[in-house]
Parts: sequence; C-alpha cells; structure tokens
Amino acid sequence: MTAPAASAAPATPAPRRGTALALDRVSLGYGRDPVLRDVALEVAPGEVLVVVGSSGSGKSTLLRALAGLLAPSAGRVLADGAEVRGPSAERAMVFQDDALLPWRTVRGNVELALAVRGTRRRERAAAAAGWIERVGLAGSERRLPRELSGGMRQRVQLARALVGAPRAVLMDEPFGSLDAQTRAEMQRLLVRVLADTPATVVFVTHDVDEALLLGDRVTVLGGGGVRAVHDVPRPHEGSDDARALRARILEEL
Ligand SMILES: Nc1ncnc2c1ncn2[C@@H]1O[C@H](COP(=O)(O)OP(=O)(O)OP(=O)(O)O)[C@@H](O)[C@H]1O
Repeated sequence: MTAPAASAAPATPAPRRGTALALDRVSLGYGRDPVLRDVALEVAPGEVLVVVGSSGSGKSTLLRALAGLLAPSAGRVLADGAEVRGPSAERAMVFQDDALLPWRTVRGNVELALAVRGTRRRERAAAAAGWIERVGLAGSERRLPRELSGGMRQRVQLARALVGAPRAVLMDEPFGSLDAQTRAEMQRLLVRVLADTPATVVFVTHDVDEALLLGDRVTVLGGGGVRAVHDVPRPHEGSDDARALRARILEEL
C-alpha cells in the first residue's frame, strides 16, 4: 500500500485548541492598595468572556494580568495550568488605540506578527493576504495606517492579532473609539471571525449590548472584585432572557 501523498504546507498555522485561562485568588494593582482583590475567574478553552464594569473598576488591569504585562501582588495567573510570567505570542492583544507601526503598510503590519515568530517569507505573505481579505481590506495592502479610517485600522489590528493563530486573544475596548455604525460592522465581523478560530477570547468593554452580542459569559467588575458572572442566553437577540440579563447587568454596574 502506498502512503498518502504529503499535502502542501498550510498557508496559516493549523488551528489549535484555545488556552484555558484562570485567575487564582489574584490581587492586582499599581501601588499599595490593590485595584482588584482576591479575584477567582476561569475562562474555558474557546470561550468568549466579556468583562464589563464602570470606569476604573479594573477591566484593563485584569486584561494586562492575563497578558502577562502586570504581575499580581497575590495569587496566580494561569494559562493551561502554568503560571503566566510574561507576555507570550500565544496570547495576542488588541487595544482601543491602534498600536500599528505607522511606517509599515497594512501588509507589513500584519506580516510582522509572523516575522517575530520566525515564519518563512512565503508563508507570511500567504497568511497575511488571507487575513487581510477576511477582515475586508483586500486592495488596501499597500496603504499606511495614516491613510486608513479608524475602523480600517481596527481591522488591521484584528488581522495582525489572529494571523499567528494565537490560542488566546485579549481585547481591550477595541471598538471604543469607533462611531456607532462602524462599531456595529466591526462587531459583526468579529462574530464571524471568532466562529472560525478556536482561540479563547477575553474582551473588555463598558457597553452592555456589545457584551451580550459577543460573549458566551459576561463578568461584571466592581467594588474591587468580581461582582457577578453570567451565562449569556442564546439566541441572544430579542429573547426575554437576554433582556432580563441586560437589565440585571445595568443594575450591577
Ligand atoms: N499604570 C497605572 N499606574 C497607576 N494606576 C493605574 C495605572 N493604570 C490604571 N491605574 C488605576 O487602576 C484603576 C483601574 O484602572 P483600569 O484602567 O484597569 O480600569 P478600567 O476599568 O479599564 O477603566 P476604563 O473603563 O476607564 O478604561 C484606576 O483607578 C486607575 O487609575
């Protein structure tokens, strides 16, 4: 019997399982008094957890700890059971203010995420082209960030975050500075894109409707800790359960 022919190398790295993330009785802060105290939270592989909370409740702080950018003053941050001690390419970040390199084109910015991982040039080009198309930017590959709208820049950020097939994506109010219509477009795009990836997602927003649209679960931060965690009922739109949950979260904020 002949062995099956080896298939060509895939243009994008093969999808892998999402990371299991956990905060194990974590306290986080920047000085003597913690912003968040004794927080316990688990995010299952492939889950989309949305974190809501009023301004200053510690949403970005929690995300920074998951990214490995902020060490806890107590407790442990865990990725697949191992303590997080710094940033990793396995956990991609997307910020509200786009963090694109202004002197690099759209393609250059997306490819950079792969270049730092040592991916070969031809694979980089193919993977970047695929993601640029998926986020709706085909034809804009050679443009510089300053030549793009805010929504387009966030599309580039999304492509750059996902091109390396990260196992977790940590998103800090990525659509916060967009107008309502562009924001709605980006939310729809994100739902489509996430359906195709196995990555675990933690998404920070202060918009409850955005949280219910995107999240499998919603965590409400407040009073220096986790105030509540809710499963989001599906289908979400128009359901009484979702309306009741929306009202409840607004009360908890
Ligand atoms: N680098 C820092 N140094 C000192 N204090 C900080 C720093 N970053 C945040 N803080 C403080 O920590 C607290 C929580 O901030 P954080 O940015 O996590 O809140 P947030 O819920 O994301 O708020 P927002 O919705 O306004 O972005 C705030 O009181 C803030 O002033």
